[in-house]
Amino acid sequence: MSQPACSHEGLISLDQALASYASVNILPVINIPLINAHQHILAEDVISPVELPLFDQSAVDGYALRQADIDAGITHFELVGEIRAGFSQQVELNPGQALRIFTGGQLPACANTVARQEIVEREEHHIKLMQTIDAGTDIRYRGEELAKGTILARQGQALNSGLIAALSMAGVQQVKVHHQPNIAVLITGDEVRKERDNDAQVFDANGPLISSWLKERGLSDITLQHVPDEPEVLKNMLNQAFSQHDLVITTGGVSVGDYDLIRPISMQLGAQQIFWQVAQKPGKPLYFASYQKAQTGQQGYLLGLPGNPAAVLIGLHLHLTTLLSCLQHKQNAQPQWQAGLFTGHLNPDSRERLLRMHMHVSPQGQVILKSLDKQQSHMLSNLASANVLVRVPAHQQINEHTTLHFLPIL
Ligand SMILES: Nc1nc2c(c(=O)[nH]1)N[C@H]1C(S)=C(S)[C@@H](COP(=O)(O)OP(=O)(O)OC[C@H]3O[C@@H](n4cnc5c(N)ncnc54)[C@H](O)[C@@H]3O)O[C@H]1N2
Ligand code: MOO
Repeated sequence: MSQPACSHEGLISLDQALASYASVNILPVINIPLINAHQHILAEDVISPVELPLFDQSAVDGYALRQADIDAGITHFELVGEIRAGFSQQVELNPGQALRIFTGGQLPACANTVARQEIVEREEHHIKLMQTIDAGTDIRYRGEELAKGTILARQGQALNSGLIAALSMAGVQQVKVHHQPNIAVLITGDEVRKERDNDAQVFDANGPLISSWLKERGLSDITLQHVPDEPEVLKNMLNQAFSQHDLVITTGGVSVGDYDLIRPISMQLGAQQIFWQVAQKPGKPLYFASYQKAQTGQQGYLLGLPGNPAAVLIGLHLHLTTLLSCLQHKQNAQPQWQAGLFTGHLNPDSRERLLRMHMHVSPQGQVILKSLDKQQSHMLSNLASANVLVRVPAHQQINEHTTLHFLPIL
């Protein structure tokens, strides 16, 4: 979706910032057991090694019969055996004979229809068919869902639980996926504390926000540390983070204050700025840079998020999501905006805004976006009601029923 060019000198637009993540180096491909691949991104199409279903089988608990007997008017059958799911057996049926069969049981070649037990009266070793059935009733045929060689999943898809089940059902045991980045999170700010010991300190929001956000997305190779605003300490910790990690995320210290040290120190350590300052609200001072990992010489990336917690929230849902998608070559890596009708009024602002709102679908099927209070970048209390981030173009008066674009934030 294109947006008007940004009027803030030196700032890049949100769309330009998001587009720039497409130039990152894609992480290596690894071959891992399917069961460990939850939320990894597939590096190649997955082809089914088998046809599904694997064999002709009964869809119900009932009786396997020969259609020729039914066509000949036979209604009483002698039971000559039993077929349970998971047991393969060679059997033959003579005219007037039937087999007890259970759901998922392999249909023998001699039978070609199944009577579910609800339409049968049973007496010891005999059954009486109470209604006629067609050939092929309640049978799941071999290969009816898919042929061997069918594409089960595409390169760039994320392996969610459903897809893992679909691949597992076709006997896929190993998959080629992109390595997930190992991530160092550095929470800066002398004032940020778990326990406050003076009244100028704040409780940490960004550490818990980032660590739980990453966990929700299946990223587990994470280290999180708090860093004081002391140049030498920050330099050491950033240097260590750069040496071992594919991705370093920092919060705070990227604005223009005397203690905003992330940019200058990262550059002293050899990082190359890709951009700094985005025409978005909140989160304007966002910083993106690349560095060489000392251990391997590979490229790593630094996402410097502004300290205000709402700026971090936007940084995660828009910037980090897009960056992670690009690093792992995910399909549709750019945000997939959806449209809804805004209720309320918003005055123009010089920066493009990302507002937390509540989205619901009306009984008439309209997607309705309702504005929430407490939108400033140091406030998070409206997250109990917000389920979307809505982008509001700069310099525009937004009136009732304006169409706006949003992303879910759940
Ligand atoms: N003269 C200017 N000042 C500021 C500008 C500017 O353009 N000119 N930009 C403002 C904007 S916009 C933002 S956003 C902030 C971002 O600044 P920093 O990234 O340097 O962040 P800090 O100053 O370190 O912190 C900002 C704010 O957030 C609180 N904070 C920080 N970390 C946490 C945490 N882990 N949990 C909870 N709260 C946290 C911190 O105490 C500050 O109140 O700069 C503006 N200033
Ligand atoms: O960009 Mo800041 O987050 O507006 O306060």
